[in-house]
Amino acid sequence: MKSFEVNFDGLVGPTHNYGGLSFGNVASQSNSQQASNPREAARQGLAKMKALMEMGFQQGVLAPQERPDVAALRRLGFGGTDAQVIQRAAKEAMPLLVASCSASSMWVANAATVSPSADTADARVHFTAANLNCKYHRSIEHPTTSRVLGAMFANPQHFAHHAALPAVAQFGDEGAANHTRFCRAYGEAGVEFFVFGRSAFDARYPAPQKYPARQTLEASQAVARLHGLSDDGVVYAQQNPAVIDQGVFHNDVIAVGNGEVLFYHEDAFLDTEAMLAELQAKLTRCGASFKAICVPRAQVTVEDAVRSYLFNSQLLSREDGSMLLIVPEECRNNERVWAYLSALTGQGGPVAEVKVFDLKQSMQNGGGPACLRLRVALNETELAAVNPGVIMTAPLYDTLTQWVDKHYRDSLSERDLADPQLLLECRTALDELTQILKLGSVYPFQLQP
Ligand SMILES: NCCC[C@H](NC(=O)CCC(=O)O)C(=O)O
Repeated sequence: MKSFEVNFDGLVGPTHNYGGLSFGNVASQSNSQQASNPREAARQGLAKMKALMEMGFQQGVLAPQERPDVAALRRLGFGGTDAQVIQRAAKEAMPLLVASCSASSMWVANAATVSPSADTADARVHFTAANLNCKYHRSIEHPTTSRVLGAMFANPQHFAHHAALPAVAQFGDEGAANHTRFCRAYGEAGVEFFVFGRSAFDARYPAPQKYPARQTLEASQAVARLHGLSDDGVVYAQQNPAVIDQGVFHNDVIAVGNGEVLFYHEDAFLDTEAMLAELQAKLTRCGASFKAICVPRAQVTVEDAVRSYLFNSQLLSREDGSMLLIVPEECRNNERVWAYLSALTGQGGPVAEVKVFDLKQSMQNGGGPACLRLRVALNETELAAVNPGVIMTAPLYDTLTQWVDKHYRDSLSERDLADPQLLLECRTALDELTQILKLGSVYPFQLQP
């Protein structure tokens, strides 16, 4: 049976803004307080989806969330009408209003961890929504994420959904951004590679000193258990704490993998040799080979990687077996990174071509091409069971572009977030979106009696 990797991209929400909310994420911190352009952000994301679709890749779309999250503000004690909740929060606790307005659900690589049916004990595709417990503004995403994923992958014969892990730092889980799957073909059993930043219960593992390690070993292990993965089908690796302290807040800022290839920076991991040997051995057992492409620090520094998002790229398999790397514009603007990439494609290795996309609006909050997509490997039967409303087509692209142009503002700064009109705009837009994508009722405002 044919199998595919389907990239579901997060559609940027109408409240996209630069809140400076993510300590440890250099771009988020340094662009704080700048005015954003939600319309342009959404259009940049849609342009990438359309381009991939036109190149023949399977492409889907994942809906944004209701923001400001008035229900979250009510849980923090702000009362009255929706408008009063927002105005009180703006007056008494602006950082909480900003957090409740974040469009951070666009980075769907953090929405969930997904294991394809070829790897799981019950031969279903498993999803665990990420608790994103390290940052308040992201910790409020998972209930809606679960409803949206449930509406996209509804058939219980093929899809199993797990609730987010317990909402404590010891089980901090950031989803697919710290998870990579290697395989010979998407429909065959592969090896799932979980990268963690620290251990919550075992003091022998080192931890970063300056910035938080968002993913714990224990969270990754829990996800592997929930998904019914075999020991032979899993490899755990620790991120180098020194790179977390340089702004590598997720592993997908310093490594990307696909098929039989791992593309990574020399400083990305601890115990790299042992980890590579384990991946090699386990992949051999599945009948796959393994190729590691190490980018030496002498050519590209960790700082270059963090600034350019070289590794936050999409490594895609083409029909002819070669691979395409989708990188953000920032890679072309960095001399060392661009020189490396130019040489890489000329070497006759697996990466045959590099394509550049302008994703500046998302990049300024630390989200590159890889952050914007959730990969789901599906066979033909499973793909046919996905809600067809979320599969990208030329008409859907046109409809979504018109929808964005109709509902989104082209400038948003902090004081705009206090405008209760923004909530109404957002709800009107999302109500229409759930009809376009055929999701049913998934947002808090649609669920209220
Ligand atoms: N995978 C990329 C995630 C980027 C995301 N940025 C943010 O939430 C920034 C939001 C702000 O600062 O407005 C994060 O750090 O989790």
